Amino acid sequence: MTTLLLAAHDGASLKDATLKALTAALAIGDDIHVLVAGDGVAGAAAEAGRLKGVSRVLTAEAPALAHGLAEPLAALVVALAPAYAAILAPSTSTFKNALPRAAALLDVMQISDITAVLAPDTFERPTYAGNALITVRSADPIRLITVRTASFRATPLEDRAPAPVGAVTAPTDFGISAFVSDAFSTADRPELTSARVVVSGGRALGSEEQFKALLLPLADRLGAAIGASRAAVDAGYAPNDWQVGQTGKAVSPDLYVAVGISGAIQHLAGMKDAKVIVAINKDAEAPIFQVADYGLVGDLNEIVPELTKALG
Ligand SMILES: Cc1cc2nc3c(=O)[nH]c(=O)nc-3n(C[C@H](O)[C@H](O)[C@H](O)COP(=O)(O)OP(=O)(O)OC[C@H]3O[C@@H](n4cnc5c(N)ncnc54)[C@H](O)[C@@H]3O)c2cc1C
Repeated sequence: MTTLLLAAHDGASLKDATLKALTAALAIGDDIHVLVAGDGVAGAAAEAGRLKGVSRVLTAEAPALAHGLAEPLAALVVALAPAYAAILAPSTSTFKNALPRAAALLDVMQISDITAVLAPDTFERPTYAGNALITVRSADPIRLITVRTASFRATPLEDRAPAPVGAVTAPTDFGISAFVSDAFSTADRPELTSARVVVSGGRALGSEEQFKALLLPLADRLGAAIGASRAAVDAGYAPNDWQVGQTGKAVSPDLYVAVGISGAIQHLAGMKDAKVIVAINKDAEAPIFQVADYGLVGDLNEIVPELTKALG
């Protein structure tokens, strides 16, 4: 039976998260419809038609869908659900908000944050803050799934005749939630969740000034995004949207440099899938060294400037 993939997009084009969730959808079945919901989605819908395995693109356009409000998006998913055995979406904040509501309305279970597809009805997902993996088999008639995109490679757009695009009826505005405003942080740096290199700082940086003074030059040399532990964020050394971990962002860069971070399981939950992990910590027993490929035991106030200098 056909799978429905919910697209993350900015109206003009698809987000990388969609191409990664597609890889999970293809592991379930090779007949895929894509739903592009929003207000002004022609560009993203045209791209969706060139995704591998996609036989149909559905567009739903309405002002109520413009900002991913959970109530109209969930209602849309519920209306479309009977035609599908599985509905997948990347684990973005929008879909993590909308899909469990749709699951509740359909009286099926929500399967969150899958990291592997073992069979069309069987999935692997992390639990206990990423400290264990569980295998979930669903007997529900419709499976609602969010995909941890850090665990899947992107399936690129194909150079092919695009799949047909057709509009579906958008839900009415329920009037129970309304978009007020959003604010984007602007930075010259790569975006944290898709960066190839991430330099992260912990509580040991000691102050916002020191965090910036030590980590920004190192990140500049490496072309890296900057991350932080929750302790560093809570202490005000780094902004909230830099937090990596269970209650922050999940990252899987080629290189992750952890500076003055102890390696609590809640932090590891967000970065242990990095290909190469470098840890700088003065405590040789710090748990971060259990996942590190390279460990530097010493004072970060000496090591980081030396490393930055050596990188020229
Ligand atoms: C429900 C829940 C959710 C959570 N979610 C997250 C999350 O998403 N992300 C997250 O990061 N945490 C999260 N936490 C918090 C987590 O448990 C840890 O408290 C936090 O990660 C610790 O941050 P840290 O490693 O920066 O600080 P610390 O644990 O205090 O570690 C500081 C490290 O710096 C080292 N150090 C000190 N001075 C120096 C120096 N001069 N040079 C080199 N090394 C030095 C120390 O040896 C130590 O290992 C969560 C906790 C809970 C309960």
